[in-house]
Amino acid sequence: MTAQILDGKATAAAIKAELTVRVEALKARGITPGLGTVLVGEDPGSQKYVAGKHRDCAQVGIASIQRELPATASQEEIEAVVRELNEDPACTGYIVQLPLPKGVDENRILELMDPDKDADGLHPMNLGRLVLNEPAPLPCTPNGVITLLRQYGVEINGAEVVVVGRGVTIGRPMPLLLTRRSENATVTQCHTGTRDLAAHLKRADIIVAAAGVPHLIKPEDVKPGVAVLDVGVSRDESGKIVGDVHPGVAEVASWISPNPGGVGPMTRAQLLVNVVEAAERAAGGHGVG
Ligand SMILES: Nc1nc(=O)c2c([nH]1)NC[C@@H]1CN(c3ccc(C(=O)N[C@@H](CCC(=O)O)C(=O)O)cc3)C=[N+]21
Repeated sequence: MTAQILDGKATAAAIKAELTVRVEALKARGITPGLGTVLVGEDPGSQKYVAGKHRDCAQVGIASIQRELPATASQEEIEAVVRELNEDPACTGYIVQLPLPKGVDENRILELMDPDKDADGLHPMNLGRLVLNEPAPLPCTPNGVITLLRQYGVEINGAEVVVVGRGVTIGRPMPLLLTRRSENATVTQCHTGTRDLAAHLKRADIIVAAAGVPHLIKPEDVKPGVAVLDVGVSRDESGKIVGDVHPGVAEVASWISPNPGGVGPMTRAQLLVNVVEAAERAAGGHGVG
């Protein structure tokens, strides 16, 4: 028996179809949501992701505002673009593509963003709101993981979840989402300092693998029936994506997210959700808030 595929591509397409309707409703009220992206440098991976985000925007009717800076851009030059987007009424939400070049203070850039325009949910104010259980734009990848599990009816309530990784975009916020009362999971966070990763993995009902270590999660480490979400993005010599999950895990697990085609498209869909919700909030509420 092989695991059921958690199809992020199909789920993202359904979310985008629903957003298209909401964007039309906003436009009927004279508001066009606009997503800004700030891309610094020429990393081909980052260029590809940002291009994908703008393609998604075009599909659902969201306007695109693209700002590109050379890898040599100074802290001040990047901050000037952030200030400009904060002021631009056409930009209802934006992201600064991470990572920024070495030498740039990433946290200072994030703090400078208008939290009401934070489409990534990574502004310290919004991460703080998440800790305090206040409404806020949610970090896109963790929220995409939750949405994908819900779509396929994977039981989160009471589940033992192991999150592998402690990065700012996934590992750190993921347990905060999973332990909300609406999710009610019990979470163990593993990282490079974890003494016996396999022992933790073996107990998990759900594994969120966001370490960035190719094929870290092996078939013999997981419990039969587990749901495994592969968030890791490494690349082989030919540029092909290699996830954190060994392909053999699909023979033991009950659910598995493919990579590509799993969490990546969900991340992009949740970004659009944040943009539309911010525009709806700015428009004076539309059942969201
Ligand atoms: N401020 C910021 N926000 C981010 O959300 C952000 C970021 N910085 N920096 C980099 C990571 C990475 N990321 C991905 C988004 C979509 C796919 C995606 O759609 N991947 C496709 C395949 C793409 C391919 O084939 O290369 C898939 O999984 O099917 C992947 C990776 C967002 N990130």
